[in-house]
Amino acid sequence: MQGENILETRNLTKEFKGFIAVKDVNLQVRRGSIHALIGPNGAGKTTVFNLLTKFLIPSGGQILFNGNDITRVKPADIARRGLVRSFQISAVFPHLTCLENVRVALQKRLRGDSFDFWRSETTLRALDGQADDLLDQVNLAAYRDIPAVELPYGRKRALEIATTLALEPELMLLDEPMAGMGHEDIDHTAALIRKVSADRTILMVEHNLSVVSDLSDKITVLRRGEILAEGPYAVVSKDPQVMEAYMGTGHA
Ligand SMILES: Nc1ncnc2c1ncn2[C@@H]1O[C@H](COP(=O)(O)OP(=O)(O)OP(=O)(O)O)[C@@H](O)[C@H]1O
Repeated sequence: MQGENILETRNLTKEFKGFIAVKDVNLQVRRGSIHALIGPNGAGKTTVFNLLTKFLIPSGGQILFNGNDITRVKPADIARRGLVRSFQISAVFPHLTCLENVRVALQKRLRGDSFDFWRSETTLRALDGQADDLLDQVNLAAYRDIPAVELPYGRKRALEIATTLALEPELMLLDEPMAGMGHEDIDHTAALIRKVSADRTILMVEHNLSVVSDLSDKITVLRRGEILAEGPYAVVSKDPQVMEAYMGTGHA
């Protein structure tokens, strides 16, 4: 039976040479929700993401995904289990077209971690239908044959989301999806995140609090590596400790 929480951390801790960047973090991410991880600069958000995806080895604590302890699972196995992090723009190959980028991601899912560029044209063509569906989902059908490098900024982010969706994530980790975007791109990307959240769980680190308030079912606020507050936006935004943590950060 699948539990209510798709992801849990228990006393997750990361120490860098005596400096504790993440301390006893107990996260509970509810299946099907949009969950935001926020906090002032240096709060430990990126470190938590790096721990969840095994970029970093925890100094202590446990990570449970779908009830299974994945604390010692190798990074390459994490995506196969359904936990996929959407990287920032660099994950997209600039000189491949949108279709080719999504096709590479589909190949990655089918063939494991080894990118295998030397498949026959026939094998690759067989993935075109699926790739087109994914491009359609993120409203990139019209950009299908355009190299990624030529896409406007917001569309690149949509392509990145399509390549993540190709891996069929059950839990999608989004790393500052609105970083560097103007208003219009933010609106489109927020709508896209809401759309793709329909049949999966999303955990995102995001500095734009208006987006966070708009999209999130639950928010966890980190400060100096520890959970300061948790709950829906209406609750955490009124928390005096949260207000204090954000004072003077420009994100208030
Ligand atoms: N590899 C490392 N070695 C030493 N200290 C590190 C390392 N990675 C992160 N830290 C420290 O851990 C703390 C948390 O950093 P982290 O990047 O996780 O914060 P963040 O909440 O993501 O911040 P931001 O919003 O600025 O991205 C910071 O003080 C940072 O300097």
